[in-house]
Amino acid sequence: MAPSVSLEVGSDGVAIITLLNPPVNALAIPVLAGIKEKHDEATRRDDVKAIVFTGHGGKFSGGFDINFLREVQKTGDTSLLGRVSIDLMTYTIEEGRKPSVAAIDGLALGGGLELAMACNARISTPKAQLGLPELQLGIIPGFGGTQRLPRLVGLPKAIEMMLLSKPISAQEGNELGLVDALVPQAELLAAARKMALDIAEYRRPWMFSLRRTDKIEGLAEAREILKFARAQAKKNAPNLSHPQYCLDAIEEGVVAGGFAGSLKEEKVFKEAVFSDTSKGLINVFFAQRNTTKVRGITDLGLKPRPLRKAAVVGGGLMGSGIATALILSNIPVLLKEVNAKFLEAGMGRIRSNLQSRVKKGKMTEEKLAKTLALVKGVLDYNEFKTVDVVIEAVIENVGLKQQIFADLEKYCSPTCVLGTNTSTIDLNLVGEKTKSQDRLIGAHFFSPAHIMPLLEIVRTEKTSPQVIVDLINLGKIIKKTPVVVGNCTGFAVNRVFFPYNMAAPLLVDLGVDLYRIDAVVKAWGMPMGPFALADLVGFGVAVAVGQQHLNAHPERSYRSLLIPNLMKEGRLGQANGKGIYLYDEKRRPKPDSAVLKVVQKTREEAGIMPGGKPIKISNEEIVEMLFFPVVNECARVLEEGICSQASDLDIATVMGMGFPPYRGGVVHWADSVGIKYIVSKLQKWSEQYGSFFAPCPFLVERAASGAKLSDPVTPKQQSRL
Ligand SMILES: C[C@H](O)CC(=O)SCCNC(=O)CCNC(=O)[C@H](O)C(C)(C)COP(=O)(O)OP(=O)(O)OC[C@H]1O[C@@H](n2cnc3c(N)ncnc32)[C@H](O)[C@@H]1OP(=O)(O)O
Repeated sequence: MAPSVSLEVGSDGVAIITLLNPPVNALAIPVLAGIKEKHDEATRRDDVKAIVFTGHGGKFSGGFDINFLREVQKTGDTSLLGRVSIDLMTYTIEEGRKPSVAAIDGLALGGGLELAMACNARISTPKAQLGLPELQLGIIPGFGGTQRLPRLVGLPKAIEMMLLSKPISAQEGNELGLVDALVPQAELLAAARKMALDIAEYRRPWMFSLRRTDKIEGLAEAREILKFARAQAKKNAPNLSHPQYCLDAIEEGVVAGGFAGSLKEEKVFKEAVFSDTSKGLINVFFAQRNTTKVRGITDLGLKPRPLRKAAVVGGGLMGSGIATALILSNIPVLLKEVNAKFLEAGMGRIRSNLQSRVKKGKMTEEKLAKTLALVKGVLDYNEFKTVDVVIEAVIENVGLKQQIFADLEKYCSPTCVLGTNTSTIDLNLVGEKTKSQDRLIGAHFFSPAHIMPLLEIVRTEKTSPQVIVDLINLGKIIKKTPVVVGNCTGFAVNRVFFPYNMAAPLLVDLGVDLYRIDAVVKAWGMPMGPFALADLVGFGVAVAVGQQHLNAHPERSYRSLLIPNLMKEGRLGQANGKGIYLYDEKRRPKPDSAVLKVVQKTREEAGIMPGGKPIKISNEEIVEMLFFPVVNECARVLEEGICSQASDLDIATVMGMGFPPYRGGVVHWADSVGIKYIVSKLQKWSEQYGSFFAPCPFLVERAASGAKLSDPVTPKQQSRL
């Protein structure tokens, strides 16, 4: 359906202007042009007294068209953005000769809410969501939102809504004065018509949000509020400038008035659109929505089969987390354990997962009881015939897993999806003792499974498209982002993460301080450094996972003795309070001089410092030496078809390894840094420090041809699948 705007004039003299651009009535350029054209027509016509704006299909508008923003970013041409805020929102609509009312159902986000705020009144259904989430895209509101929202709800609430990109309910909007009235959906248009006529005929005040001052705090108080907000934004997002720019625009409006503020906003908005931050965040926005579009799978017209009941085998940390995620989405679960003691422990973990939600005010005790009642503990497979999907989450033992899947094949229905949460073992090995390999699929959750947003779905050559579609659907139901990947050691996330975990101790062996590495990486935007992460994961797991990669790819692995040497000293990570850091009872980390002695010994054993002296390296180069090997592995993953689209790797790295979303994911970031540059650095380091850094032929080829890493891989270029 092509984007359009319609005008319908009733016998009461009210013109209804309807936005139509499914699925969210985004304000694409033709829609904005249509609004202007229809508004002009309504203004001209003598039979129109007042105007009502509404959206087609139960949604007002999801805001400015983000597809268009991305196109504009590619051209670099600011003029494409026009002067919507001043010309359309202010001069045409707010200051128009005929009053306008926004009739809001469903979403009014970003430019959608800004259009509503430019109207002279707003009326909404109770289910509407109102928000200015532009900052999540690395931009600031650009259609007057930084000026009108504070004038309608006061500075503190407006700043909170913008900085957190968090929408509010219609109910709250009504209490705050953002919405003038709430009415049931069936009465929305009739009530909006009446409100518009009341304004036109002076039975109701004709309000101009941009001119209001009654809700804005006095100058001194406003400055204090803004100062506090600036400090909070700096603390929460030290690498981001756009929250500060948003506050600049708000401040200008407070000091110099709404119109001056709008001019400042327009300037800042246009600059922000072209920032790397916005390019990265918009890439993540689309990449996240693309993960469920899998070529050759989701385009076959298959419908997901009903998911009425699930089973989880193993009630350990992962199994109980997976069961928690399922029951939180109202899916009944059978939790299977081998004995009563383990079962009780598993059920206890699920309860405590739910209790922590109660403590945070996210769940009532009553809801906890209802949710917990959805899980039933069992010690055998007798009831498994009733489930639509099983997820096995026992320890990483091939024999045990093979036995479990052989049993599942006997007890489950022949259509049941057989999922395994293995993070390392080849799926073909797991399914070796079953005949149902078309139903076998990896459902790799990240710990804690009920919180982490990613679900890595691993398919083999034999997994049927229907089973993949079913698991994508399960991911959506439990509100995870599903990424479909191929079968290999480490799948996609752990596979591209392993060079990072090997590069960090390699740098230490070259003489770089390990606490410095952590600090540099954290300042660059990772949630924590590689060594703090090793402490969190635990040294036992870190060594076991590292070994898998060493076995699979010895030619490009670096075998560091740092962690084994620390283990010899009785250090295990956070688990025993002694890892690379020392931890107090509140788990606060402190560097430890005893670790430096182990580092010294490890360096001597490694003997790779050039001329026996520590290398001199800038912070920038530390980041490059850690992440360029990741880019290299991403290239292999793409060439092999483990990920069928580069954007999946961006999501996998952002959601699975904590790569900063405002850098857009590893592949997007690599393209912004430049593949040629990355290859030249990898070549230099491989000559200096060995084959760990050697760029793969696919990456070298892309650099030579001037292609981007994110460009599609042709079947000819693909070496597998
Ligand atoms: C000048 C202005 O100040 C600038 C702006 O207005 S910038 C835009 C501000 N608005 C936003 O940030 C809202 C972004 N959208 C969202 O948060 C969510 O999509 C939503 C809450 C609207 C709907 O969520 P949900 O129902 O889960 O559906 P979701 O899958 O996200 O979106 C449905 C489709 O609409 C598209 N879409 C959503 N908002 C869009 C927008 N503003 N522009 C273009 N497309 C949009 C999505 O890309 C998706 O497309 P697809 O089906 O082809 O993948």
